[in-house]
Amino acid sequence: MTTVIDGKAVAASVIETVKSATRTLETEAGVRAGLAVVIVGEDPASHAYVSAKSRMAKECGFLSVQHTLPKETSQEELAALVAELNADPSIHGILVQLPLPKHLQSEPIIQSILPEKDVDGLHVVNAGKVATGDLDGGLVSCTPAGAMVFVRRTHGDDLSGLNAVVIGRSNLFGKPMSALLLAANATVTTAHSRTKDLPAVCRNADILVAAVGRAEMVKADWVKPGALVIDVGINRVPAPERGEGKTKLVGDVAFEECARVASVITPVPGGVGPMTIAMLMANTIIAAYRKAGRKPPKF
Ligand SMILES: NC(=O)C1=CN([C@@H]2O[C@H](COP(=O)(O)OP(=O)(O)OC[C@H]3O[C@@H](n4cnc5c(N)ncnc54)[C@H](OP(=O)(O)O)[C@@H]3O)[C@@H](O)[C@H]2O)C=CC1
Ligand SMILES: Nc1nc(=O)c2c([nH]1)NC[C@@H]1CN(c3ccc(C(=O)N[C@@H](CCC(=O)O)C(=O)O)cc3)C=[N+]21
Repeated sequence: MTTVIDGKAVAASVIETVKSATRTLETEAGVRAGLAVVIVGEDPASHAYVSAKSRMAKECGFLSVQHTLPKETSQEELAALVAELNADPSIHGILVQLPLPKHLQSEPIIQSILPEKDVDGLHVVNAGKVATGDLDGGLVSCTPAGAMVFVRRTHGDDLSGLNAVVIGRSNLFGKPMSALLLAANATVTTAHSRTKDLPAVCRNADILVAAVGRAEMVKADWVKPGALVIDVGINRVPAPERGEGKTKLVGDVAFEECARVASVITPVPGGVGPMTIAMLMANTIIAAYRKAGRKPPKF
């Protein structure tokens, strides 16, 4: 029988840990964790994610601040807001939702966030810590951190002898995911658009992670029988069966057919997505504990 991972349930258990850590920090240190989410422009999908993040931050008991800037915001205005949030002692985590509108450069903005407030784990200091195997000193990118929770629940902490294939090499996901799997002793292949014979590479994977952004690209004959398949992709596609003009979310994995071959698989929606938001809350409470000079909880 194939196990379909319930990402919402796993995320809920992470959120429970965050909530209780938030209460402890407030009663014992008088500190309320604070998260600032910045969004520029009107992209509806980005607004949906951002409101979900802000809502969850409130539910965790955080001070939750959302900054919605018009799409014509200048680089200088955005940089000034980040500088203000860096200096604000009530804010422990800063997230700038990506992608930014085309006229803005995201890299200088991300690198201007204080590493200790970079709850997205995108600052070079945090990315560098993950790359050098210092997993407890910095902040780990939320989506790979969430995907690793599923990996640990399936295989434990030590992936010795297991082959892992990550499709995608973005700084937000693919690179840190590969680094985390490597740190856990897996033998890791990072595949991308220039990879030769991707299906054959994937068939070698005991752990297959897809983060491409192409609807249902991974087919059943790419999956090694018994593999753990983690689907990170979020693709909105037409769903005429639900009515005219309707859409639905699908991942990068052709779920039904791959579920017949895999032993454990994550669905979309309800898999990695809810974990991303939960790990953002986890990173925020970790940042707040460190700022207060306390040992943060483990996730
Ligand atoms: N569930 C969640 O919480 C999150 C979901 N996502 C989703 O994950 C997906 C990936 O996100 P992200 O990493 O930011 O995306 P990027 O677009 O930055 O990266 C996509 C990667 O896929 C590779 N790729 C593209 N086409 C192919 C192909 N035909 N064969 C093999 N590899 C290919 C690219 O290769 P190359 O480098 O050569 O161009 C690139 O490395 C998206 O659907 C995104 O929405 C992302 C973050 C969080
Ligand atoms: N700076 C930055 N950090 C990010 O982490 C970041 C980002 N920018 N830009 C966009 C991507 C995408 N992303 C998702 C988060 C949650 C869901 C999520 O909760 N998905 C639900 C479904 C939501 C729905 O129904 O629309 C699910 O998969 O079950 C999806 C995608 C974070 N990203």
